[in-house]
Amino acid sequence: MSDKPLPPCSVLLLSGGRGQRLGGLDKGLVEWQGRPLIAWLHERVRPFTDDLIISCNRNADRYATWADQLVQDDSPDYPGPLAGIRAGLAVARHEQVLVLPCDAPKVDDALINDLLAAACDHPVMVRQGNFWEPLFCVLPRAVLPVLEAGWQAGERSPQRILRQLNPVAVDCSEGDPRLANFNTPDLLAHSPLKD
Ligand SMILES: Nc1nc2c(ncn2[C@@H]2O[C@H](COP(=O)(O)OP(=O)(O)OP(=O)(O)O)[C@@H](O)[C@H]2O)c(=O)[nH]1
Repeated sequence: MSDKPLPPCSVLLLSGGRGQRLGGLDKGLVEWQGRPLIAWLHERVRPFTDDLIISCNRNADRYATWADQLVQDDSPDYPGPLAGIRAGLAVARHEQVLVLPCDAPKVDDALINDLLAAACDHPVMVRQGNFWEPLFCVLPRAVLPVLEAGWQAGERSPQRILRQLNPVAVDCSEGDPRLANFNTPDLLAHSPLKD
């Protein structure tokens, strides 16, 4: 971990998914270890930001407890995470925006530090081996016009569009438990608090 002061940042938690693997439940509100997933993420990122944005698709009133700002998809048809990223960047109060999925409660301070310490005028993204993880990233707000142009042209993949912007990698080992997504009933029921 570097001693360099971290830049002020907004944090965008993506919680607007369809939750098909959970039988259609609103994933951020599903409990793991006795608390909603979004509550775990809130606790993790709160010390890093005074601008916590949650991107949701339904149940906005329930998410309000954990957010400084809420953004809702402009369509109820689950347009995908890139929709949430666009909406979040558009309201972010800081130049750098840490983006995380709502179902990764094992993200830790060290990983957040590494991502924010690398913040620059390119996206910073976690990479596992050759695989980039577009939903664990720090985005400068200035990439919004590129995302908008891509969206208007029909692009829906955050990974494809962010890869075009010469991202900086934060390398993690394959299977790094901090990146685990708890997106099935089995994982939620059987993943322990400590690995
Ligand atoms: N705002 C927004 N976020 C989304 C949308 N779809 C997925 N996400 C978020 O993107 C992240 C990755 O989503 P996935 O796990 O691929 O999809 P999911 O809909 O949550 O779950 P499955 O339906 O089981 O695949 C999660 O944090 C989701 O909440 C969407 O349509 N809008």
